[in-house]
Amino acid sequence: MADGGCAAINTKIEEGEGGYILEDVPHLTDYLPSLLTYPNPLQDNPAYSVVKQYFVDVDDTVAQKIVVHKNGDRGIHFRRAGPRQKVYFKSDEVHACIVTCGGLCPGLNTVIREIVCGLHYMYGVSKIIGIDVSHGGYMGFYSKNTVTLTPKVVNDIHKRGGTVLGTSRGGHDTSKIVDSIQDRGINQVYVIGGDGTQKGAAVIYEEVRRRGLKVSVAGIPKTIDNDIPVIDRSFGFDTAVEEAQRAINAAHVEAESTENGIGVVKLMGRYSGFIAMYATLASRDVDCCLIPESPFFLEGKGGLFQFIRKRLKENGHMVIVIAEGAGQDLLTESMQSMGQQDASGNKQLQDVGFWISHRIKDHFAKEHNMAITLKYIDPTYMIRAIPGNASDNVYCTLLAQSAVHGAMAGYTGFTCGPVNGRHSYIPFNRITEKQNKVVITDRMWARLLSSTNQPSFL
Ligand SMILES: Nc1ncnc2c1ncn2[C@@H]1O[C@H](COP(=O)(O)OP(=O)(O)OP(=O)(O)O)[C@@H](O)[C@H]1O
Ligand SMILES: O=P(O)(O)OC[C@H]1O[C@](O)(CO)[C@@H](O)[C@@H]1O
Ligand SMILES: [Mg+2]
Repeated sequence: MADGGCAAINTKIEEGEGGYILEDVPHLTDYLPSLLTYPNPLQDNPAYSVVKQYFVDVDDTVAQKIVVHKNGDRGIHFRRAGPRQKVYFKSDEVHACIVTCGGLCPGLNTVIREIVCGLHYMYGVSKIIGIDVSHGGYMGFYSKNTVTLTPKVVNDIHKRGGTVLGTSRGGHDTSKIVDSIQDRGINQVYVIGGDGTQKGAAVIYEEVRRRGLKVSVAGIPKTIDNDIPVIDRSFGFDTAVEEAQRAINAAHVEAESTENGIGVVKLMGRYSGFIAMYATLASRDVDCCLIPESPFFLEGKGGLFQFIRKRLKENGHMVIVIAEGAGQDLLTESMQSMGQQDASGNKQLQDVGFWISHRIKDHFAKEHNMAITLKYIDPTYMIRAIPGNASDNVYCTLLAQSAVHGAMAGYTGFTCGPVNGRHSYIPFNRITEKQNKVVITDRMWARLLSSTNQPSFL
């Protein structure tokens, strides 16, 4: 598993005027100092010849803090993503592989497609393989088959949900994976996955460096949960929030069509409640949004049951959106806690949607002066097993091209992603050090509370 060692190898700090700090990413020449460089083939590419300043300046960096004070420190910056004047791989030298890990996410196939097309059309690379379909994910590295990826093969995969390469959880065996990379002569590894996957990519990078291999390891952050820090948001999140509207709308129609109707919708979000929060804000038909970051309770003064009674009296119906990771502490009190984990070590959740629906029905069944009608909708996998929407598809294209430009320029040990809208290369340790969570003392959560008028349960 990734450990402090990752941070040690990964840390390249440069300081400048006014409290400027560059958290740089590793480069192949950090441990292979005499690598040759080649002119970037993009300079002869007609599509890009029109662009005046196409190559990113080597000193371009992106500020993590954009709300600043006149005399305040400039703070942390990351290396800006994009094509460099010089590359460290000749086109026919590149042997790239792509692997997808963890849960499905809208736009996964778009990232695959755009890595293949970017390598092929921008850099003239023709040797690209996908890590094994039958054993997707990290396990695929040490199974036998791989799939050859060409622009023709991937042409329309962005219109399909899921991943054409398959995915998996668990099975990360660093030395077996790097053996496979070495044996196959792979020298660029594109790892598409969430927080767990990026931890896996970090230890692969460390082992590659330890062996002194000329292999660029590039991470592309992926998860519908948006639980990855530093980047503005994870791809697929926008599509998931948009798709969740259908379930919330159905719950609202069911609820408003009967007296004391309650619609309950459970959305994904194992540790972070971003999908539930943004879907609630987008819908405006939700009366209560429950997320893992904001504890709540059912009984007594200020509890959920009291709020439901009040809302039904005022409005005759209501909608509750609950993230699947919310209320798990309450379940473990009342149900046999499974306490199990999935193959990657993520906690296995109990079905909080079913539990809370049962508890609400049970509570009001005993209250003879208020009969309710509750409909429970669980769209869980429907919001992620779909293609990316237009916005996510464009975002996936930029992510994929950032990764390709970075690897070709010899950067390694990085996750690419937008920081304040500018694509950057972020050291693995900054991505893996914590999970992005909803901050319930932030103004965005206050906006939610004021839109639902739910109790803060604090
Ligand atoms: N600390 C770690 N070190 C090495 N490999 C890891 C680590 N954590 C997770 N992995 C591997 O990364 C892969 C994906 O991890 P996981 O199943 O947690 O999904 P994820 O990447 O977090 O994506 P999502 O959150 O969208 O499901 C798995 O194969 C898992 O074994
Ligand atoms: O794909 P699995 O193993 O069913 O896990 C589902 C989990 O994956 C995610 O979709 C992404 O981490 C979570 O929102 C959800 O809890
Ligand atoms: Mg994860």
